[in-house]
Amino acid sequence: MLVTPEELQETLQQNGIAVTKEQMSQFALYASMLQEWNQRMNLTAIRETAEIYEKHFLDCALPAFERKISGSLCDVGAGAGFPSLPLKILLPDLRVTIIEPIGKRCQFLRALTEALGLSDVVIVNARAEDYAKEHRETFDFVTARAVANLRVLSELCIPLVKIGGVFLAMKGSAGIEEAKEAQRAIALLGCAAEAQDVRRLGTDSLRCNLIYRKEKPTPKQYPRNYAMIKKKPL
Ligand SMILES: C[S@@+](CC[C@H](N)C(=O)[O-])C[C@H]1O[C@@H](n2cnc3c(N)ncnc32)[C@H](O)[C@@H]1O
Repeated sequence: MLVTPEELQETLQQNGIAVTKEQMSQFALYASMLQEWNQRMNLTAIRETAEIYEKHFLDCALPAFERKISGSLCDVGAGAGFPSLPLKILLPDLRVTIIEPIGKRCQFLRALTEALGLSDVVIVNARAEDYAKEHRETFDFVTARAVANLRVLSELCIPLVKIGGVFLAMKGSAGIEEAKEAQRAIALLGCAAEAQDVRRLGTDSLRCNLIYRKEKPTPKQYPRNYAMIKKKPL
């Protein structure tokens, strides 16, 4: 299944996401800029328009089918803006921060957000582990798609999530297995599994979005830090 702009609009509307003509024009401009810039730099292996609508735009919108996404969202390793910028087009009030270490991709993202007229989008040319040193527990949502194995990804993303916030890892068919392997590491980082949204996108690709919620740390989870806090003289 490849998706036309009309099919994208229809699927979004069937899933409770209203889309205006203006938002559809933003998607059209996004697709054409992606294709144009992709001739000069390596942004994506997905080049055909119908594939871009299916594997980038529709795929990135899927998390919003299942839950309300609002407040601040940090997209770790967004590349050409996925999943955060399709979400931002659909949810204009979302405050987006993109962390992307490749300078040329940041150049594209800056040109794209300006052309789309998107406000409240901050693009940071850095690695997530460096950015996290100064921005711990800052965001309501932290997302990542196709960046790293879940274990590594958890270490990059979870420090950025607010207590009570959500870590959303967008995975393919390997997601369920990765979730089992990373379960303990994720718990040690303070997150509890909340849901696994599994969907078939098109005929062959299985999408598995893993959702974790960051909990208030307990003395049991952080015994060493807790002991230090308790011993600190007043
Ligand atoms: C395969 S691309 C995926 C891009 C996009 N998320 C998508 O789904 O199309 C992986 C991206 O992660 C970025 N990346 C790799 N390591 C990173 C790190 N430590 N912190 C932030 N981004 C990272 C890369 O620069 C690259 O743009």
